[in-house]
Amino acid sequence: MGDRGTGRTQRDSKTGKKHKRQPNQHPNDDNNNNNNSSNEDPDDPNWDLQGRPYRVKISPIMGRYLVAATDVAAGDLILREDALVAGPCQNAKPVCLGCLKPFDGENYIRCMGCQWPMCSPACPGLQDAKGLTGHTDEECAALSAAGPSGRRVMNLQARTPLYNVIVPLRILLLEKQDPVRWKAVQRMQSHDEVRRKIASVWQANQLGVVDRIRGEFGLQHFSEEEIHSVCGILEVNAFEVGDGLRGLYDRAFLLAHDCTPNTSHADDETRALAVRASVDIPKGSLITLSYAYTIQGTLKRREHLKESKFFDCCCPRCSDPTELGTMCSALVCPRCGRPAVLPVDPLKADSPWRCSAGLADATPWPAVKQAVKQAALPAAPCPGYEMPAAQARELIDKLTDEAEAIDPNDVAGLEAFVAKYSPRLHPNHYHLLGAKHSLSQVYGKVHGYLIHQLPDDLLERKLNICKDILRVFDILEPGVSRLRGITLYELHAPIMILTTRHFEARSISRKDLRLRLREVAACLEQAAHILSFEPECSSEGAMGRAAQEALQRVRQWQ
Ligand SMILES: C[S@@+](CC[C@H](N)C(=O)[O-])C[C@H]1O[C@@H](n2cnc3c(N)ncnc32)[C@H](O)[C@@H]1O
Repeated sequence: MGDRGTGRTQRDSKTGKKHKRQPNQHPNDDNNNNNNSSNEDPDDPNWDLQGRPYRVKISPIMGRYLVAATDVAAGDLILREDALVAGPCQNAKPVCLGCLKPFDGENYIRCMGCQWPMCSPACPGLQDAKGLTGHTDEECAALSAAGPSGRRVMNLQARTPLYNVIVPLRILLLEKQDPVRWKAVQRMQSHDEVRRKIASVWQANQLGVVDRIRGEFGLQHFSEEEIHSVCGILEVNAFEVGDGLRGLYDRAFLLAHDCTPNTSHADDETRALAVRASVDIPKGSLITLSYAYTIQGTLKRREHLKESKFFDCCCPRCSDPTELGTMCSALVCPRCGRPAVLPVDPLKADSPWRCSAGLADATPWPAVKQAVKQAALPAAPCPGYEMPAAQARELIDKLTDEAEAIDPNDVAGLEAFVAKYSPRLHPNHYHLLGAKHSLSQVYGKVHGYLIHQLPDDLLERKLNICKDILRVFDILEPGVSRLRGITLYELHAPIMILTTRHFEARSISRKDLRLRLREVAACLEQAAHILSFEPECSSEGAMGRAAQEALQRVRQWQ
């Protein structure tokens, strides 16, 4: 968020003069002025903002975005809303078009009209297509206009592009079914002009959605243009929800992106979405979420944002080669052996990478200066090492392919990856973080590594991994974030078991026991608090309850 970027200046493109950023101003928030409302969205009357903790503003770069209308505290609910429309993601496994749940074995029926598979005749999404996220009569008619198209869905366990049409069709049908929702969806950006020029994107939609709706289903009254636009609206604005689903939301789509977001969000079984502040958000500051995976390096995040959201991210994290001091893209220098090879200009994909000894003096970000100092990179400059952008990209792509090929439950495979690349990457490199993140969860959970069977050295390993990754998550997804909640829960278990074992073996004193139980309680307390915001029905919600119960037990022992 902008509060990391204070003090930077930026050239005004019209006057050529330099102006100082307002405190809490985002680098892309060109128009922001915390004290006036001149850049408030003229579309505002469409949104009832009375009593809401946010305002809608507008800037030439970001379009509309939300700012805090008041000081918002970490954990506070910013908005909660039902989906305007929801359905399967691209290339999803078949789901029931009524309740959107995957099929369980052979238990299914076919809709009498369109023949698409459904979970049962009593499916609530068939009886009452409330929220238009279920299978309505209009949808059934559209899917059977040129014959019952659902017959093509044969294997209920295999991913299929057939479901790619469902959400676009649901949106198109809104125009007649529910003009209010239709208007709400039409307020969203589709970036048609940009997308049209990207042949792969346009062509995939043409074949997978447009031709199917107009050709196979015979729904010629929907023009090619409007179907492409709906595809764009989905690509730019949809949230991934549930298990392999996507949904559009009337307000949440307005949240601007930041690679270190200040909110987290969760959806429940009804696909209602809740957005909460993950850290304190001062009045006037941008309210943000991340459209990209936060445990990814700048090169890949920016690439994803450009290719799927069609903008160049210039957030404080992207602008800083050290990624806020985390060094999570840094490579080991083959000349001086220090993990300090970073892109010279991370905002340019063709920037060379250079060994950054002495970077602490060069970086404009005070927080980064401090973090780099804490990382204690020796002051002596590297004799000089530079890597062309293409070589850095090649290495990152190779790492990505290797990391993606590992089964996230394969302890040996993950450890082999960490051992192979630790000599070449900074310990916080995002590929090592990703592998360690998986290890933090599978140690204690998978066959052969169940928590009470783990020997002390593997419990220590789990403990150290959790602490290592938490230090980075504290910077990249601070506060009330799911990533931190889960990791804190994972951390309590090895500390607890090691403490019990050591106390029983009389290798620690009562005083040490008390200290360690205090550490366990602190982890559980934070985990229970963070995960209490997760929906009850989710695995994270269950983990939150388990943390609360474990906390009570630890308090009794204390
Ligand atoms: C989900 S929409 C957000 C609402 C959008 N601003 C609007 O007015 O409809 C995503 C789009 O907003 C813009 N956007 C969001 N965050 C941005 C950022 N940090 N920098 C630049 N553009 C951003 C991009 O155009 C992106 O494709």
